[in-house]
This record gives sequence, structure tokens and C-alpha cells, in this order.
Amino acid sequence: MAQAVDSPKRVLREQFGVYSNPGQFVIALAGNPNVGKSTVFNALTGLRQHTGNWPGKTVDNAQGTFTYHNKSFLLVDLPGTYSILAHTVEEQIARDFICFGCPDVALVVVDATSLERNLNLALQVMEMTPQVVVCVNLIDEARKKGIEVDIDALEKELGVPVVATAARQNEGLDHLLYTLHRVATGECKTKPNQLIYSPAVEQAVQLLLPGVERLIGARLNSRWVALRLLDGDRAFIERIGMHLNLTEVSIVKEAANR
Ligand SMILES: Nc1nc2c(ncn2[C@@H]2O[C@H](COP(=O)(O)OP(=O)(O)OP(=O)(O)O)[C@@H](O)[C@H]2O)c(=O)[nH]1
Ligand SMILES: [Mg+2]
Repeated sequence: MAQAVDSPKRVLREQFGVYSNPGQFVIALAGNPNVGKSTVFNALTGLRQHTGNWPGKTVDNAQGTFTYHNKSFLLVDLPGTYSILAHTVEEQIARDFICFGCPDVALVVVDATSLERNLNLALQVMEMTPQVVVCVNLIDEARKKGIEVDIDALEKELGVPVVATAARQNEGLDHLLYTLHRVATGECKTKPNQLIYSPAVEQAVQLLLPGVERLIGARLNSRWVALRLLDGDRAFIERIGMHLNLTEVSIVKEAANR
């Protein structure tokens, strides 16, 4: 039964070379370049994905597994990306897996010393899926700089669990595992706070929504797709259409004929 339920997701992941076992939870590690994603990955999986102090080192989907409370997890370490509106090939790899690879949890790693810039990606991912955990890494560096991050306030503000870590020193990783397990199993229900845009944009979203919903059903988050149509990033719209087996034209036509 478990296999029958999660097999469509597994087929989608396999397009990205990610082969999960039945019942295994898939966690995508996303975040800006150089925030410690691979360091978190290595600490949780015991593997040695290359890390270093320059951006853009991780160029592919590195994968590793770990077990926690008798549950198996497959962790996918992604290249750094600033935005889902990707510019480089590496950013597209990360973006496409987060958007179309159906991870059970997106673990967004952010830099505690540069939260404002880093939260942009977290908010973008939260618009797409509720299954998000935010890992505020480099908390040791923040402390050194006299920056205090109010984790509880951030958690309330975002509506998803937030965990502080210093991954290089193994600090906070137990709590991170505990949190990932709770979100993946559904023990912890997340409720991401959604961004509200200007009235004109919100009105346009409402116009597009019925058509988008009819066309894509539950395959992707409809509000998210409507917002991407409004962004007008043609390459990304085509990518969404490819994923859904639709052409861009049919998405727009259907939305217009709602
Ligand atoms: N002080 C401190 N350094 C860290 C911590 N986590 C990672 N680092 C260091 O930060 C640098 C970048 O870490 P990576 O794990 O390679 O970062 P990444 O996010 O995978 O980078 P990209 O793959 O380029 O996106 C390395 O020198 C790590 O040792 C931390 O919590 N504290
Ligand atoms: Mg990396």
C-alpha cells in the first residue's frame, strides 16, 4: 500500500536520477551558495561531499542516506541558488528538483549572518510547498559578529519549523533530525505564511486560478503556477509545461478561457 501511494512521486524523482526506496523519505537540501548545505549533508549522511570556501562547488544532485527512528531518509544535496528564477545551469538543477522532483521535505539552509538575502529563497520555496524546514546555519559566525537570531520569532513569522545549527561543529544537528522526521512523517503540520502581493497582482492571480486549477489539478500548487505565469519568465513557464506535459500556449489559453 505504501508503495502504491508514493510511486507517482518516485517516478517524478527518477527523472532527476533520484531513486528512492518505497517508504523512504526524500529531503532536498536547498539554499544560497556557500551557506553550508554540503556540510549539513556530510554531517547527516557521513559522506564526504566536497565543501570549500567558495561558491558554486556543488554542481550536481549528490545523494546520501541516513536512518532516524527506524525511518530511512534520502538526502539530495543541491547546488546553491539565489532564486527559483534560475540563471545558471547549476541553479536550474537545484530549482527543477525542488519544483518538480517532489521531495517530501525541502530543507532550506540559510546563512545566519545574512538572513534577509537568504530568506528570499526560503519564501519562494514556501510558496510552492508547505513541506519546508528552515535551517539557520553558521550560527557560530553570527554569534561572533554579535548577531542574535530569534529562532522562535522567525518560526512564527514563517509558519514552518526553524532550527539553528553550526554544521561544521555538529551543533544543532540532533534537533534538525528530530524536526525533519516530524515534518516528513506528518507529525508536525507546517503552515507557511504566504506572501500577499499588491492588489493588482492578487486580482490577476484570482483571474488565472480557476483555469490553472482545472488544467493541472493537484499536480502543482495552482497559486504558485499562476504567479509564475505572471512573472512571464518564458523558459520557466515552458519548463512547467514540460513537467505537466502541456505547452505554454495551452496553459495560457486555458487560463484565459476559465
Ligand atoms: N563557521 C562555520 N563554517 C561553516 C559552517 N557550515 C559550513 N561552514 C563552512 O562554510 C564553507 C561552505 O560550506 P559548504 O558546505 O561547501 O557550502 P554549500 O552551501 O554546500 O556551498 P555550494 O555548494 O557552493 O552552494 C565551508 O568552508 C564550510 O566548512 C558552520 O556552521 N560554521
Ligand atoms: Mg555544496
